[in-house]
Amino acid sequence: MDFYRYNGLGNDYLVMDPQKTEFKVDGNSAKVICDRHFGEGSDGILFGPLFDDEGVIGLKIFNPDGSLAEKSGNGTRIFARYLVDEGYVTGEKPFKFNTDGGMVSAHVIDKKEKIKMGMGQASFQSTKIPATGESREMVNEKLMVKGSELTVSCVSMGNPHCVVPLEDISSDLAHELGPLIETHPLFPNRTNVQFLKVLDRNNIQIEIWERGAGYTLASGSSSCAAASVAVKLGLIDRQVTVHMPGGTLAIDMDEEFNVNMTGPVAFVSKGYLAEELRELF
Ligand SMILES: N[C@@H](CCC[C@H](N)C(=O)O)C(=O)O
Repeated sequence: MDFYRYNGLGNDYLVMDPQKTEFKVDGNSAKVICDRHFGEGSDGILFGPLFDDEGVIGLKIFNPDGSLAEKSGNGTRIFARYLVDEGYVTGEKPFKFNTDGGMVSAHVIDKKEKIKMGMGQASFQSTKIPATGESREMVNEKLMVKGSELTVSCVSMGNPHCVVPLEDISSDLAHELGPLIETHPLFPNRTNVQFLKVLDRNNIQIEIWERGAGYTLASGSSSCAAASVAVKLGLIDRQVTVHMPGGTLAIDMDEEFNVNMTGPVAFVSKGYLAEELRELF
């Protein structure tokens, strides 16, 4: 089998397992495969499990533009389910695997409805995100975009995020400002962008522009980032439901900003890539 298609709240990924496909996915093939019109189409590729010398499971995450993502919330939840579905782990007790953005833990409570991921610690440090300029916590910074001054807060969940709290948010706004913030010179590795509206102390709403993927219906690491920023700004409690166009995720965090994310995963299909698609990479 070349791929297994899953989604988390409409954020869809192809798991490509080196044990089951002859492909070694790279940036070039990821771009061709993820193309919605000329390829199989997806918001990214989860290439794994990759085993190190100690047998620790690793995962490489590719964006549809071919770039590597250090971490993904929906991607790691999906991968956790895949590991259970294909018998790599029983899922009876919590397990861990490695991403380029650090170790994550998975607790498969119900593989369709409720997978809880320990996503690691949120950091507001500019050097970790990374962002240019002196080393600092990136909270309530001014950012000029398209002639307007935005107030943003930035956070690393292993991957970079820039959160823009606003009274009103929309998918149009995400399409308009998202790409400009993603590629702003402040962010040498580009950034994911979240437009955040606080609904009450336990509910927030976000619109997402993902680095290397564009507008998506949901993002797990974005949910963790937006909730962390809202907590840091004192706007919400440490347990919150994040509302996105694709559905909701539950986020909670401790005093040190160690963040958990809980949500569903859906299995859609599995299949093979055509010989003539392979000829394109
Ligand atoms: N959809 C993901 C985020 C995927 C990675 C992101 N595009 C990046 O480049 O960091 C999620 O659910 O977190």
